[in-house]
Amino acid sequence: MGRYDRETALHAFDGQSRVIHPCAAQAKDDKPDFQGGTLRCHCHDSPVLVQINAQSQHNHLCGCSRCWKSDGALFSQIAVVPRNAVHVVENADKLGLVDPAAVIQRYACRDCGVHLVGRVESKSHGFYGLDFIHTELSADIGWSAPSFAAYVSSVVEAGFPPEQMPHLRRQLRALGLEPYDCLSPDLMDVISHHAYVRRRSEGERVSA
Ligand SMILES: N[C@@H](CCC(=O)N[C@@H](CSCO)C(=O)NCC(=O)O)C(=O)O
Repeated sequence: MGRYDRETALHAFDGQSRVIHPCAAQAKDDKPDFQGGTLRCHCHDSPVLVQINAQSQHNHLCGCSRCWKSDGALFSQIAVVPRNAVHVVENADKLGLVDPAAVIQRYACRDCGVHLVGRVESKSHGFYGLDFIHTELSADIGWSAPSFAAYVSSVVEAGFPPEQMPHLRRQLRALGLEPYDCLSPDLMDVISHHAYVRRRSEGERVSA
């Protein structure tokens, strides 16, 4: 996986998939019977290791400013797994909470800055029970491949030129990654249905 300077990549965007994400154009090697693997931060010495005992779900690229991105990439690559499938097995003491106010409680290695796990702690959120992970941190082969691109317009918040957005969206579609400016319709439906059930349970009279 190549490494490159993020600022240079932003300014020199030419639609190459490596700028979108280093893994975006790689072979899709999902294995139906894949049972998970180990995530490793970028530290050479004493890396944080996280064992994931499940296949990843809803793997996608994310353009938002909060998700961890590898150097030079416009997008992060992020997926969810059940929280009970996530076990920090080595150097847990190096993990720190990035933003205690965020819905997704992201834990990063204090030394290299890589995000290892993002946990949804709010029981009222549609994603409660799920942890966010970056499968690119694993050398294991068989994780589900990214299937869409989320928060695409958010890259403009990070300095991406708005006039290049049509080109960027074309490039994402060419990679088979439908671009959305929030999450995919399926995931937005999950969040919305959860909100409906919660509002009804709180006695609110809501109807479509
Ligand atoms: N424009 C904002 C968007 C931030 C945002 O809402 N990010 C999503 C990313 S989830 C993974 O795809 C989100 O749900 N965030 C919740 C949280 O971060 O706690 C920006 O770019 O910052």
